[in-house]
Amino acid sequence: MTDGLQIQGLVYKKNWHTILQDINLTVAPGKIVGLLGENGAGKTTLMRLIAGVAKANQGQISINGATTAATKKQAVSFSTALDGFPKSTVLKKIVTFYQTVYPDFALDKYQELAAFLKINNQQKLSELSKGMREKLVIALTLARQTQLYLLDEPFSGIDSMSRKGIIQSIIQWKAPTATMLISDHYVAEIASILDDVIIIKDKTVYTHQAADTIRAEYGQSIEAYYESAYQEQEAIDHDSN
Ligand SMILES: Nc1ncnc2c1ncn2[C@@H]1O[C@H](COP(=O)(O)OP(=O)(O)OP(=O)(O)O)[C@@H](O)[C@H]1O
Repeated sequence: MTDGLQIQGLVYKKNWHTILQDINLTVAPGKIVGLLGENGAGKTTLMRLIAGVAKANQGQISINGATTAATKKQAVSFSTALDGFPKSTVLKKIVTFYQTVYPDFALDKYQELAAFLKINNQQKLSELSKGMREKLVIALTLARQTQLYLLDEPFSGIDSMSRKGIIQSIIQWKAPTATMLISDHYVAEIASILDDVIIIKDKTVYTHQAADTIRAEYGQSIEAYYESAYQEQEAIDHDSN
């Protein structure tokens, strides 16, 4: 069995347009990985492909050796928009649904997360602010006991104080061997917890580096490294005009 996340030769097209091409990645077990890229780069699409929600036109994805849709579903916990639930659904009903659908859902872990995030399970979905809804998504996603967590822009509506607290606590909410991919535009804020950084640009993996390598070898913060990856292209475009 191959451990961690392995992606080989992944191609995804939508309506004849290539969204992602030639994606090759190997992420070792236990890593917290920042998936970075500008709007429309393809971060959500890549997560949907890894989770098996979207189907690739070409290529292979393996999560701890799981390659079929059914086995991958058990191996990955993907943050959800909760759009399938009626607005009037009380949160405790959603928790019950998760317990039923996912045998790996740990109620005690959910309750611990819900207490930390100040989630009131008696409330209805419609009563939640954007930030509270995101907190609920984080709690539901991390309460599953899986080998891979995919968090797609989990903090965009969460106030900065809560965000800092969640980011610093996230490491304790996953098993040491579990891998976590986080897409986020608050690069500076998540930088301190990242082991690896993946930048998606020009429809593919522009770079995959260890965070320590970026700091030591390139002498840059993660944020500066990320920005320079995009500014490089702007400089080339500017010169060729
Ligand atoms: N259903 C769809 N039909 C056609 N094109 C789509 C569809 N969904 C996404 N795309 C395109 O795929 C590309 C990647 O989108 P994606 O949502 O994965 O980007 P992203 O990096 O997550 O962006 P953001 O940071 O804005 O969330 C974009 O060009 C987008 O327009």
